[in-house]
Amino acid sequence: MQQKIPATVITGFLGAGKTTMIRNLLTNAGGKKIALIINEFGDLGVDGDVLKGCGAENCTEDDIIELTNGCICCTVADDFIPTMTKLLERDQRPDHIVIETSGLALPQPLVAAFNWPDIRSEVTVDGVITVVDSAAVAAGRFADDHDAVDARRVEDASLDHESPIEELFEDQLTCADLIVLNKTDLIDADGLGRVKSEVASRIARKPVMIEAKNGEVPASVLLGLGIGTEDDIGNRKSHHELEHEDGEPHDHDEFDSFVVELGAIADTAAFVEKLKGIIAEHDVLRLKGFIDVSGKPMRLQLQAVGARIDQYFDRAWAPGEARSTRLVVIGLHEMDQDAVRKAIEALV
Ligand SMILES: Nc1nc2c(ncn2[C@@H]2O[C@H](COP(=O)(O)OP(=O)(O)OP(=O)(O)O)[C@@H](O)[C@H]2O)c(=O)[nH]1
Repeated sequence: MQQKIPATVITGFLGAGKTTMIRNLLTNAGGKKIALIINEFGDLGVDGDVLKGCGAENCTEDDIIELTNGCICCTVADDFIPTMTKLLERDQRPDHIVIETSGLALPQPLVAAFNWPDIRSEVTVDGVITVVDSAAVAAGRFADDHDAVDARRVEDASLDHESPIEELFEDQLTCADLIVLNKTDLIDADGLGRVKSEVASRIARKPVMIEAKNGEVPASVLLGLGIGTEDDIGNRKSHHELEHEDGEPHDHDEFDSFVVELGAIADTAAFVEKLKGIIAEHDVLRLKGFIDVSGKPMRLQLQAVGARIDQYFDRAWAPGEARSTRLVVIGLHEMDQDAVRKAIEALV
C-alpha cells in the first residue's frame, strides 16, 4: 500500500500573510513536489496569480489549483473532494499537498473532509497552521467591544454569538496545530507579549506558537508535523458547530465582497492616499488587486489589510493582455457597497 500523502492546511484571517508564507515555503521546500490548493474569498484570483508567478520548479502552474466557488468550508462536497480525487488520480502524485483556505473559512469542515473514505485512505492532515496578523491583534482588531455586542444582543434576541470577526478568529485558532504570529516587524516586544497572551487566552488547547516576519518560516518547521489532525477534529469544534449541533449549515452571510474595475491610474500615490481614507471611513477589511499605471509597462499589485497598504510592480503586462485596474473589496455585510464603489470610482 502507498503511504498516505501529507496535507498541510494553512488558515488565518483576511490578510494575515498566508499567501506570503506559502510563497516563501515554495522557494525553500527543497526537492519536495508540492501541490497547492488555493481558496479565496471574492471574484478575483489574486492569490493564485501571486503564487503562479513565483515560478517554483517544485510547484509549477499545473500544480496550483484554485477553488473559486466560495469559501472551501461551504463547498467541501462539491468542490474540494472532487478536486482532491482528481489530484490523487494524477500519474505523478505530489509529495505534499498544501491547502490555503480563504481568510473567512472555518478550517473544521475542511479537516473533517479528510475522514471521507476516499480521501482518508490516501491522504492525512499533516497539520493545521494558523497565521495571525500580530499587528492587527495588537491593534485590537479581534477584540470587539463586548459592551457594544451585548447591547446589540439585548436589542436583537436572535443574535446568539460574538462579532463574526472575533468568532472566526477564535475558530481558526481552535483548529491550529501550529500558530504563526506573523508581522512581528510591525510591533514592539511589549506588543508581541500582549499578542501572545491574547492568542493564548482564546483557546483551550496549547498549540506551539512561533513568530515570523513576512511569513519567513523554514519549510522544515511547517511541513512534517505528522499530526493526523482529522482524528482530533471532534475536539476542535467551531462556534457554529457548538451552537448548531443539529447540523444547520454554516454560511458567510456576515461578509461581502465585490470587484471594482477602473481605467488606468496616473497618480498612484494620490490614489493610494485617498483609498486609505475610504478604507478607514467604511471599515473595509481587505482590498487587493492590480493597477494599470498609465504609461508603465509593469502591473502594480495593491494589497490593503485594513488601512495598511502595500504596493509593488509584480510583472510586466503580457503582450495582448487587456490592461485594467481591478480591485476586490471585502467587508462586513453592513458595509455600504454602493458608497465604497462610488468613492473608489470617483478617484479616477
Ligand atoms: N509588514 C508586514 N507585512 C506583511 C507580512 N506578511 C505579509 N505581509 C503583507 O500583508 C499583506 C497580505 O498578505 P497576504 O500574504 O496576501 O495575506 P493572506 O493571508 O494570504 O490574505 P487573504 O488571502 O486575502 O486572506 C501583503 O501586502 C503582504 O505583503 C509581515 O510579516 N510584515
